[in-house]
This record gives sequence, C-alpha cells and structure tokens, in this order.
Amino acid sequence: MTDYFPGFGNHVSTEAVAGALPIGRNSPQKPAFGLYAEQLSGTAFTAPRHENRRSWLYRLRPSAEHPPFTRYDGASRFAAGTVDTPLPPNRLRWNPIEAPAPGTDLIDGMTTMLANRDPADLEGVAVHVYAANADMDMRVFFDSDGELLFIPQSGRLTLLTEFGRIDIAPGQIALVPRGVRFRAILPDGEARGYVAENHGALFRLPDLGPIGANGLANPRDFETPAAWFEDRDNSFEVVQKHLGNLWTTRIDHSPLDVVAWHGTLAPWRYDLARFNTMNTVSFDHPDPSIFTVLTSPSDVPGRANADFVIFPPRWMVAEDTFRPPWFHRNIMSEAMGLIHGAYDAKADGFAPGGLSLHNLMAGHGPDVTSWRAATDADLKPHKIDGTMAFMVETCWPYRPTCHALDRAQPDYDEAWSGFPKAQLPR
Ligand SMILES: O=C(O)Cc1cc(O)ccc1O
Ligand SMILES: [Fe+2]
Repeated sequence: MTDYFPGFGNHVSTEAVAGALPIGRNSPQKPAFGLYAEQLSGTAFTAPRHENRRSWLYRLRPSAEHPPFTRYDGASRFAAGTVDTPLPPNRLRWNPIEAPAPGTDLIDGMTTMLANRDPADLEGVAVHVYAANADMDMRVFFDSDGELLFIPQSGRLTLLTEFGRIDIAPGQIALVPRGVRFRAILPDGEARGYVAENHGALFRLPDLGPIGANGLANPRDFETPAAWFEDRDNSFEVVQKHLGNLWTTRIDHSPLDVVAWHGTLAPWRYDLARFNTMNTVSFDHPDPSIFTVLTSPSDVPGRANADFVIFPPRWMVAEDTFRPPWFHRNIMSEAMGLIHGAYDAKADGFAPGGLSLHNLMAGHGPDVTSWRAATDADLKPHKIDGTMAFMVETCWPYRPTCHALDRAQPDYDEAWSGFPKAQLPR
C-alpha cells in the first residue's frame, strides 16, 4: 500500500477501503457504504484554476454533527493576545521555553510568541513554540485561522489527520491545512518545536526565475499521506482555534473517520535535507530569499505575507567577501528559530529551540564575535555543516505576546556592542 504520494499540490485520489471513493462524480446520491461526502475548500470556489485548492472527503459521519463550541480554558499560552501597548522597536531574543508539566499534549504545550494582523483579515502569520510530553489520545484539534507549518526541533511527531498519517522528525516539516482535524502522537515521549500559522494565501513553492525549472525545494520531494482512518465510537474532545481564541466541543466518535478522499488540498511533509541549496560561487552574500522553501504571497507583488526560509548546510566559497549575513535594516520583519547546530551570524545566545525577532528597520546582523571571526577568516572553501536555522519573514511587523515580551533575554542588544570604530586616513 502507498503510504505517501509524491508532489506538491497534486490531485490525489486515495481510499483506505476498496470501493469507498466514488468514480466520475463527487457527490453521488448514495456514496458507497453509506459514507458522507463533504467538500473542504482551501481557496474561494472561484480562485484561478492554478491556485484553486479543495478536496472531497468520504467519511463515516459528517463533520457538521457536533454540539456548540464553548470557550476552551486550557492552553493558556496558546492563542494568547499580543501586546496592544506601544511596542518598543527593540530587537528581541528568547531562550527555549521551559519543560512542560507532566501530561502536557501538543495543544496545551503550545506557546504563542509572535503574531501580526487579525486572523479575520485572512492575512498575517503567527509563530508558536511547543513543548509537549503526552499524546493527544481522545482529542483532536483544528485551526480555522490558518494552515499550520510544523517545524520539529527535538522529538518526532506523528500527526494523525483526517487525510492520513504523517510521521516527521527534526529536520523535516509538515503542513496541516486550515480546518483539518488532527491529533499528535509523540513517539519519543516528548517533543519540542515551532509552528508557523499562516492566516494568508496558502504556502506555495516560490517561482524560480533565472534559476530555471529545478532547484530549491523540488515538488516531488513533498509527500502527501494516503487515506487512513480510525473507527472509534468513544467520546472525543474537538478543540478549535477560531478568530484568535480557543473553543471546545465534544462528539461521540473520532472525527478522523475519512475513509477515502480526492483533491488538491491535503497535508504534506518535506525533508529539509532535500532542499537543493543555491548560493554564490563568486563573491558577496546573496539576499536570503535564495533560501526560500515556501512563500505565501500578499496582494503586493513580490512582498510576501510570509516566507519560510532555511539556512541549511552549504559550502561557502565566496572570494573577497564577508561571508556571514551582512549588517542590515529591512522593510520585512524577521522571526528566526534554530533546529540544531549554530547560526553563522550569532556566536552566542541563539540556542536550538530559541527564537529571535528583528522587526522592520531594526538594525541587526552578525554579533561582534561572528563579525570579528569572519573579518579575519582565511577564505578557503568552508562547509557550514551540522546546522539548520530558519526564518519566517513577513511584510507585517510582528507583535510579541505579553508572555513572550516578559521573557525576552534582557541583554540581547549586547550582541552588537563593542564594534571598533573605523579609522579614516588622516
Ligand atoms: O538576520 C538574519 O540573520 C537573517 C538574514 C540572513 C541573511 O543571510 C541575510 C539577511 C538576513 O536578514
Ligand atoms: Fe535579518
């Protein structure tokens, strides 16, 4: 049996029980076995064909069958509001979050750090970190505010979704589309990582321009799971994130009961080791857009609602060049995380599991130690290895949550203090 189908945004047809998937129509009068046909759209019905994403699900019970949602009072740090007082323009950085209390699952273990825009705008992105040590057994989650990009930092995740089962380990990423119900199992007993929640246009592969038809993240390396379902007639809690708040309801069966599906909207996983990294073979440090894995465009051409960018292992060969990231002030706002290893612009203080924020126009770049090392380096070919940092870059300035603002490192500005003054000729 196929576990995963290769390709990005392909039209997949899959059934976990032979004969469950209707042939030649979406909504027959009597679907096989008494299944219920249901459409899930990820774009407006009238979106241009090349952007249109939707799938048809054939399930044991319709997902409409549930009582009203009431406010969920767990997960106090998930979906927490951002500061509404004037936000200082300071650069911010955080250590990894503390260990979770015993019995914390992925949802209760989620801490929202940064967000911008109102989810109701259908634009913007939020950055969450998670630390969990318990499986989601009798409950599922879905997010009506956006698609969820999972970026594990330690410990594997199994995402049991309405569309199928996805297994990922640190170094891999997975995407769960808006509205898709899932529960997370922790095969290693605990897991930590990051989630980018995209409220805007669906993440897609960037155009390659002069790079050509191949390179960066290649479409065939994305993997979409085959249909899988569970037939469990027990009490399940369904938690939903909706317009920035968490809600809960209870149903008498697992909603992961999709026996067959077909369409173009589905979860996927991708191994960042497959990223075909491009960079200079002559001189100068290219703009980091060369490392874009996924982009969510805004309505302004070339100005992303959110870009997911990685800093993977790569050879550095540039001649007469300051090789690490240069000093810069950008119109775009940058959240960065580290999956493992060290980031070449920060010698200290940016740990795996940590996070940093450089909002629009904040001066940043290499810390003093990294600047000195790169300035004095012998420029032989050098491999940056054993590392994977990433950035969620957005055109909308981020606001930290109150929780995040209270816990930022107190001394981050010190990273850029003590540069020697340039000496002009007399
Ligand atoms: O600030 C950062 O470290 C991210 C970054 C990396 C890079 O190579 C160039 C610009 C940039 O913002
Ligand atoms: Fe930057």
